[in-house]
Amino acid sequence: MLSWLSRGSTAAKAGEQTESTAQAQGKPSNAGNKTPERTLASEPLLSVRNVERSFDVGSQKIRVLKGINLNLYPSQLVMLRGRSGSGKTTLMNLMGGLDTPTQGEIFFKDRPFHKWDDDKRTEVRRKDIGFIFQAFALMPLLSAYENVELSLRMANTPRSEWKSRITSCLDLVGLSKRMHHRPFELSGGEQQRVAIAKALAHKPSLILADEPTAELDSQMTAQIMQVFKEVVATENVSICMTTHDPTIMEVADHVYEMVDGVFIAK
Ligand SMILES: Nc1ncnc2c1ncn2[C@@H]1O[C@H](COP(=O)(O)OP(=O)(O)OP(=O)(O)O)[C@@H](O)[C@H]1O
Repeated sequence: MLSWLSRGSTAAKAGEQTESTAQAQGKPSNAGNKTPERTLASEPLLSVRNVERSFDVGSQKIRVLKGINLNLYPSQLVMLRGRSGSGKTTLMNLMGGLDTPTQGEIFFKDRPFHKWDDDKRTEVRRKDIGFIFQAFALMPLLSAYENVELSLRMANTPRSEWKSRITSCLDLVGLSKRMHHRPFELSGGEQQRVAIAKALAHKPSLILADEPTAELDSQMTAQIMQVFKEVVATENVSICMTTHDPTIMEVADHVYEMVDGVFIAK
């Protein structure tokens, strides 16, 4: 398991990095890493720079994020770990363009989310980001197949591509035999696998998963983490997930430990 301080890092230019600065930025290391095909020169998919987020509550200002720096690279599985209230969901909302920072910059594929209005961010979200939630968020009356189809409709994927894409996504998560089941006919782990297929179907570059294993027992959690590993290895997508669970950390390429709105070294 790797976990380290990334505070104060800024996105350095490709090709100008040492191994240690790369590590400090959450960049895949070539030394003993799990994906040796990655190079140190790859550009970040998502770059969070000196980000702060405060909320006004009554007459008070609550500082939730206090200077976050994070680089997420293509085909990485990254975890945000921290106690309840430390700011993980607030950060994920910013990374997914659901919210904007009070200060700092967020670039997704070089697009400045911190400057863009909600319409522009929504457009990017629909096409290039997938979301997975703790409580699965499936439509209860639709089958697994139809739930996955929904995300292709939302992304305006041509109808002619639907069938093969839905089938291959459900196959990837091990549910080809359950594709006509509705959520209530599936276990919690199976429902979450449908949610993964749904998040993946429109071929996003980034999947954000907020506590995707929180409702699952240890066996189902292990299955989900195995699916995440496969997805990252085969689908050209990065996954950033939040978790409280210390038992799944070794699966991650990088773990950020968050305490009270900052990343700390562990
Ligand atoms: N819209 C908001 N208005 C005011 N305070 C907020 C808002 N959103 C989040 N907060 C506060 O920010 C802090 C961090 O919340 P956040 O949900 O990001 O934590 P978390 O680490 O994801 O927690 P958990 O693990 O319980 O989901 C909390 O104290 C929360 O009350």
